[in-house]
Amino acid sequence: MADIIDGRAIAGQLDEQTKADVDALVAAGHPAPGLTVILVGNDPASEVYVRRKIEACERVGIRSSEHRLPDTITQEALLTLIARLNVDPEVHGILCQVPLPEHIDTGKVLGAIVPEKDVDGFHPVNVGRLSTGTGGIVPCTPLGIMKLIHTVIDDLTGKDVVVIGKSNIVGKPVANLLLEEEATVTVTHIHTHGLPDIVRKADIIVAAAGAPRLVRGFWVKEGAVIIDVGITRVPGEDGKTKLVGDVAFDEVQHAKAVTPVPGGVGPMTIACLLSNTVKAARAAYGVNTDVNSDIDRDSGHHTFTASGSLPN
Ligand SMILES: Nc1nc2c(c(=O)[nH]1)N[C@@H](CN(C=O)c1ccc(C(=O)N[C@@H](CCC(=O)O)C(=O)O)cc1)CN2
Repeated sequence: MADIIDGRAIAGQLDEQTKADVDALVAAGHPAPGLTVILVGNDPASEVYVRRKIEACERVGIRSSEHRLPDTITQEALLTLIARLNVDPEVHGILCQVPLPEHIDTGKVLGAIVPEKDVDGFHPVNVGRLSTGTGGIVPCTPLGIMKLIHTVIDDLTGKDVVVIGKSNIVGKPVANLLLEEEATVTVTHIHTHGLPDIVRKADIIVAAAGAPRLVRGFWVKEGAVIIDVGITRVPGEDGKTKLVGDVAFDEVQHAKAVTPVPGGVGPMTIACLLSNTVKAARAAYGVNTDVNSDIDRDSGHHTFTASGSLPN
């Protein structure tokens, strides 16, 4: 029987650490870290995620504020709001929930958040720093995935990892994090030829294609570790909807360990957002900011270099 990697429990432990970090900042006389969430439109899933983020902030003592904007908002108005938040000293983290409505240029909006407050790690500066191993803020889902993998495997050197999905939010950044830890990474996607044969070689599978039950049991090598990032809502037998991952969970009992959906990667995304916010606040306060440091592997967080220059 495969072990279940309990994302809720691991996220809970991370939240305890984050709460302790917040308490320490406050005890040292600093205001509690502040996170601002921007939600445009009424996408039901986004509403759920934003609500969970705000509730999670309350649990750990992070101050949060919300900007709920109609889907008719202009891009210019959104950029004006972000420009104001960028210079607000009470705001340490800004996140804009995606997807955004079609008339808005998502890249332009995410790129308008100053990198130091970009707690989602989506700004091109943070993306570039991650891909060059030179610091910055790491996107929440990939950071959570790394923490989940490390509950099962300590040293990733030489491990064969197959990532399914090449999104900017998950596939590409997680591939970079894995490479930083000397894993051998193959990035694939739903158009990759011979996907089952490629996946069958993997010691670790990160399934992030957004395709329900794509990864079947016969794709999985005995003893592999499976991280299922997919969350798709499908009709259930009882007439209600249910959440399904990218992995046929019932067929992979020969794996070493697998994350469930729900209760695997999802809760880690929110826990990592909180820890990224505290780290952004610590950097703003000048607390324990390790200038020119490389990846802090325990946290997966990269710090900014003082000069902003990139090493060779
Ligand atoms: N600005 C951002 N937008 C989006 C991100 C992101 O990291 N930043 N990621 C996703 C959505 N997301 C966070 O925003 C997210 C997805 C899933 C979960 C989660 O806890 N899922 C639960 C199930 C939830 C349910 O019942 O529907 C689970 O897997 O157990 C949290 C956050 C896209 N947008």
